[in-house]
Amino acid sequence: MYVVIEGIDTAGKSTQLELLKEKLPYAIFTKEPGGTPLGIKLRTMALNGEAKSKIAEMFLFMADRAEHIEEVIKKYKNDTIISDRSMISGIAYASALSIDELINLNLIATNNTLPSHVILLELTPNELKFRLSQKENDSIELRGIDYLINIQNRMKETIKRLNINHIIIDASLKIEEIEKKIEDFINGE
Ligand SMILES: Nc1ncnc2c1ncn2[C@@H]1O[C@H](COP(=O)(O)OP(=O)(O)O)[C@@H](O)[C@H]1O
Ligand SMILES: Cc1cn([C@H]2C[C@H](O)[C@@H](COP(=O)(O)OP(=O)(O)O)O2)c(=O)[nH]c1=O
Repeated sequence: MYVVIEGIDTAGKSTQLELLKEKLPYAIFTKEPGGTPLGIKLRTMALNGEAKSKIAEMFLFMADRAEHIEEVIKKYKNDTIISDRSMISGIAYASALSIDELINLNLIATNNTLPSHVILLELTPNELKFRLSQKENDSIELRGIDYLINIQNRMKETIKRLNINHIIIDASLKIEEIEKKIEDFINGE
């Protein structure tokens, strides 16, 4: 089972992952970017905003993804893998290209490996604004509310086009309510 938790910055992914770690101690927890030794270096480059070219930035994330698929997802394919982000973020954040072009590129990076379960935590613009105001923001988060809401729409569109098994959860629900929905989804209920 290859489960991914998706959502724009501050949607609540880390919060839910911490709860899942307690509940599923046998599962493999991983993330993009930065789930492998090479990925840790690529993550620093990508998040520091070192690339001037948007396309170069996209390829940094895509190199991270290719390594992650090979070194983590395929290696542990018989286990329960739970990943913080996936190609869905890759496609949604790389907004310089069309979703169709990005799907093709990402299927090369992932060797056609798709998640079996996608959990998308969805924020309203107001809740996003509040949560961003509560933290120190990195170079991507500094791009603002409209930018991130557009990315969230692209995430929903990408999930639709890839036709993957998914659940969209209102990220403003109580932490425990979200936790229960995720648990039921993973258990196939
Ligand atoms: N369901 C929720 N309701 C209210 N606040 C939440 C909820 N889930 C997470 N938060 C808060 O929102 C902020 C961002 O959450 P986090 O889990 O770090 O998001 P992400 O990993 O998606 O960036 C944190 O301050 C966290 O405590
Ligand atoms: C996977 C991926 C993430 N991103 C962005 C989304 C996030 O802003 C950032 C990854 O950060 P993340 O690890 O989710 O953030 P944090 O450490 O702040 O919780 O990179 C892309 O732009 N493209 C991608 O392909």
